Amino acid sequence: MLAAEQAVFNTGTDRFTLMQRAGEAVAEFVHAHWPDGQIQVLCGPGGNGGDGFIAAAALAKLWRKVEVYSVLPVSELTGDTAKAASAWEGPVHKLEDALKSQPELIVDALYGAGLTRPLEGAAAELAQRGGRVISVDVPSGIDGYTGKPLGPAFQAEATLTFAALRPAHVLLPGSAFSGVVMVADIGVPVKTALAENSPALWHSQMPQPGFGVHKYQRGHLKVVSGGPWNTGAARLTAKAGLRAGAGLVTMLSPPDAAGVHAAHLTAIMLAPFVTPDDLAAYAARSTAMVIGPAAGVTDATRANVEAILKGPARVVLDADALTAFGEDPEVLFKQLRPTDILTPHEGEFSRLFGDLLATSDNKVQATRAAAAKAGCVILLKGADTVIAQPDGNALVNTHATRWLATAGSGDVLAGIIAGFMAQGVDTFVAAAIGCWLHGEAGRRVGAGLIAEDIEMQLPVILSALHGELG
Ligand SMILES: NC(=O)C1=CN([C@@H]2O[C@H](COP(=O)(O)OP(=O)(O)OC[C@H]3O[C@@H](n4cnc5c(N)ncnc54)[C@H](OP(=O)(O)O)[C@@H]3O)[C@@H](O)[C@H]2O)[C@@H](O)CC1
Ligand SMILES: Nc1ncnc2c1ncn2[C@@H]1O[C@H](COP(=O)(O)OP(=O)(O)O)[C@@H](O)[C@H]1O
Ligand SMILES: [K+]
Repeated sequence: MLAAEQAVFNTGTDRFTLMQRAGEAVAEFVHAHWPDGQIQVLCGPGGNGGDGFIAAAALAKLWRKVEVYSVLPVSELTGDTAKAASAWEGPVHKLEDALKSQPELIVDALYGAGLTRPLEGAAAELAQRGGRVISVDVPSGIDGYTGKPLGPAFQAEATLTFAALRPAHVLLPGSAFSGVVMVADIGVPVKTALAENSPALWHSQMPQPGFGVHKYQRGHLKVVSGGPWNTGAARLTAKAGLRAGAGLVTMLSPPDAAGVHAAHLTAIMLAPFVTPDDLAAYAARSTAMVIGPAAGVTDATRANVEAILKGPARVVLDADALTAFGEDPEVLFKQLRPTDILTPHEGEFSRLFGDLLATSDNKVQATRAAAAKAGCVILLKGADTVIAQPDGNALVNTHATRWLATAGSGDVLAGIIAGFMAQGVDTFVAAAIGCWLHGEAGRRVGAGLIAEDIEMQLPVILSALHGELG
């Protein structure tokens, strides 16, 4: 972002011009979505406040009833903010006076990218007052880079930011404080690599089986099962992969677990494996594989992973397949390809990447660094899930529900992703599709959800996404 802004400044566009565009965009946004009511514009001492003064002036031109409250007296404002304040012709009240009335709408232009410490005094009280708040750039009180509140913070109904999303708009808890986020184009061309997951990003890349398609053209997914006492997780994965559209799914089972699977599986095929070489042979004839759900944290799992990674199939490594390399993650990283994916939760992530999450500025940076280190796609699960590629391309999925925090839910996610990979979808895209579908399914079920319910929701969601396909 900073580099992009510098590039614009290098073309001769000054910062005040960008501030004017930003402030005018705020006014347009507010007026279009909240066409009635009296507005309090709260202005800070820096660039965010400058946007606020410009917005106030533009709203007044639209005959809106506007009152302006400022952290600093106008005489103490400097630079572009002082210039912006001169665009506002009405009175400028002290910030604390804003507490004396409850307006119909509040424009929070106190602090944005420059927030360095917790809100105090009137700003902190205003943050806690409630009301309908539209925040400029970032809700004041939230660190735009980490998404964390530094102290009291405004709870916005909507946030208008400029040029590109900031981490705070997509990472929790910042995304929850931001409300609906809109990005205004102010002429800063950002080659953004951060996005919020939504069907608009990948709808056109969903596999569309042609009229005369046969099952072998829809990919063959193979899922590695744990032993006889640990078969359920792999079944959740396999069923989800089949629902996601893989043409065939085979459960690869140790012989002593085959009877348990046989009693449960119908559309899913069953085949035995004993040695890593057996798995390598299966991998040679499949388009995608999953290993990890209840596979066991053992040397055998390590050897099985290594055998599979030698073959052409793209691989989803989850759960025990990750933990099995906890003592020597570099061994795993050396064998991963950019088309493979690791799907850790935070515990598994720390087993492979140590304190990377704790020492990174935010979860997006941590996941990006992990992807670069491992050399493959990483999906870091949680209430906000981050998906990143080794080149830094990343997105955040908040389309989920707390009811997904239940045993086996991650196994289902691995299966959905693998189901799309089996159909030839790019790994990063498959992860984005899988994560969104998983979240949507969870939202549709809601309270009482168990992992088995997730795949049952997929036909109706997929049919809606495919629309006209009969
Ligand atoms: N860059 C661009 O091209 C564009 C940027 N734009 C806009 O500019 C915004 C960034 O502007 P900015 O950098 O001036 O920071 P901003 O958030 O206004 O705050 C800085 C001031 O606040 C102060 N301060 C900080 N925390 C505080 C606290 N808790 N309590 C009290 N004071 C506190 C801090 O003081 P200091 O910490 O230095 O003592 C400093 O005086 C950005 O979010 C966007 O809205 C648009 O115009 C489009 C083009
Ligand atoms: N509070 C939450 N809000 C939204 N999604 C959640 C929440 N907690 C967990 N999830 C999602 O549920 C899944 C849980 O996966 P995981 O922890 O691997 O479970 P399991 O190991 O039991 O399969 C992940 O996709 C995660 O993102
Ligand atoms: K703000």
